[in-house]
Amino acid sequence: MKTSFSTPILRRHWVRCLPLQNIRRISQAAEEYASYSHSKPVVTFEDAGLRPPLAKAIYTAFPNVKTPTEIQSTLISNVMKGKDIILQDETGSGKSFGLILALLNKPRLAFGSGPRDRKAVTSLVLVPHRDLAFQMLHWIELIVRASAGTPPPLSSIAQVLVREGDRHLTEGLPLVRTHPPHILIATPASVMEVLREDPDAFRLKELSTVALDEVDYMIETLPLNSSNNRRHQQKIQALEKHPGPARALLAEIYKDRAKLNAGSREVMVDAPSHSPQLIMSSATIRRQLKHFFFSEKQYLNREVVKIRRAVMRLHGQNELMTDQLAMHSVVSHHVLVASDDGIVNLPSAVTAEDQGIPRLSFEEPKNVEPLETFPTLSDIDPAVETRSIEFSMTPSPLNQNSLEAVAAVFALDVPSVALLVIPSETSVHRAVYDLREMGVNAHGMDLLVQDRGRTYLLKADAEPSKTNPTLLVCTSSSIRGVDLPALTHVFILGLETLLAKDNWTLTLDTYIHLCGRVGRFKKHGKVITVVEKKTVSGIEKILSTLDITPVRFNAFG
Ligand SMILES: Nc1ncnc2c1ncn2[C@@H]1O[C@H](COP(=O)(O)OP(=O)(O)OP(=O)(O)O)[C@@H](O)[C@H]1O
Repeated sequence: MKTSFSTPILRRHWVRCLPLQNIRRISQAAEEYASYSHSKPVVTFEDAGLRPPLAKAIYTAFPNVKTPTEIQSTLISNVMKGKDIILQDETGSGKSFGLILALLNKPRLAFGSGPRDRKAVTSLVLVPHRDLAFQMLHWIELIVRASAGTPPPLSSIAQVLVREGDRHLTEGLPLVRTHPPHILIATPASVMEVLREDPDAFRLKELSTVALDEVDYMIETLPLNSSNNRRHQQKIQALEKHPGPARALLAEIYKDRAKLNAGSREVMVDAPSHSPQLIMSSATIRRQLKHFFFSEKQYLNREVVKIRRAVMRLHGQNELMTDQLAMHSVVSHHVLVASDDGIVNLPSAVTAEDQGIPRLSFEEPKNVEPLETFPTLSDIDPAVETRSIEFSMTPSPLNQNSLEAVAAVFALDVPSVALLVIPSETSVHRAVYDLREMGVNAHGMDLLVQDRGRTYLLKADAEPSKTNPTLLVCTSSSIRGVDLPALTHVFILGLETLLAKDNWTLTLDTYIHLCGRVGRFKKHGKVITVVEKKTVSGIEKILSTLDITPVRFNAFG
């Protein structure tokens, strides 16, 4: 039965070489710095170009989403035109959400005609880690469920391909192969692994769109201003030798396009055929990344559409400039120094009143849920008991003074959900165990992989129970891009490992993205960095570069 949600089907008769005009069409749009000047003001998603049934389902699924932002409407119209796009806006401004809506709106690809037609994956969305993949799937699930008529199965619209605990990646493969989804959300490593095992799992060349969300996190690039330095040269060689899965995947998908862009299109009559629309998105897209896409690899040319707003203009260590819009004014930054002597504020911190910051007030949670809707730790991970015994017998590698500072602020200040970010190489299980021993209701981010956890944490219109606030623990490598609507506080531990010595912009970008988990869509938030005495200068340098004045926590000296 045809439902009002089902995507229209674009039939493509597969030919090895499309005519040259089609090749041109792929990258034809004149370079367009989004001016947002629409002939008719965009007030609805329908005006922006979404099909009415899809727009209706969005309004039903997300009551807080009423109109598209300017960025989103520009994105949607350019996605529909098939243009390559660079999308850059501050964290929490709706880039990933807008991207998913635009891709849902694309016509579904099918090859051949009649009963023998074969559906194909229309869009491949590449994300840096599984939690972001599940978040996107959750958004799509809500929209599909809210669609009129009999909603199509979620798996026909979207599937996720990521590593998930002990489950072997190829377990999800038969479904991708026999019932390709409209949108496949995956990490680059998973795609590479799956295609190594089964090159026909899905056909990269048939994709209509490849979107890289948090692109700068997936593609490592080096600063451009130290190219003569010997160490830098060694790093370039190392990157060429071990390019990482995202680079390797792009090389596979876009090898023909790179040749095409490098040569003259006019003379390449036998030019290779199709290459998917390429979209990349992040709050922090540096010059070095653009250099990679344009000059080094020739994946993009000057015809790409750049959609940008409120972007940090950081061009390298010597020419740092900040754009005050890039760090949210609705976020206050706090630094606590934890040691055996106790917990104190950074000496340079000012009071909120001195800084002219209005007292941050967090809305009372609506729709308080019964506690039992929250999965318990052992529901999620049956190994928790065994690990607890092991942890109780071994000293913790984590700095207990810092954890105690987190526990104290959590108890004093957090209304419902806070996030604790620990360094990538640190055990989340251990941190959860230590915090629970301190009486904190701590959970690992594994919650997002569970249906119940997702429903609970990713709700846009309801906030989890205030009676038992939750501290989610994750590492800095698994939090990029994640949107937790009820989140009010971000704690950062282990800053010294974030201070990339010879890549200062990387340090700043990491801090910007961690802070960007709060202050989303103009909601208030606090970032509390807990440091040891030896790291005080590191956080001071980050804050002064970003033109941020730290604010005192009145409870501490
Ligand atoms: N048009 C809209 N109206 C209201 N809320 C919106 C709209 N678009 C997105 N949102 C909400 O804004 C939040 C942030 O969205 P999203 O994760 O897409 O931001 P982002 O720009 O990708 O952030 P990051 O750079 O951190 O990845 C989500 O909770 C989403 O529901």
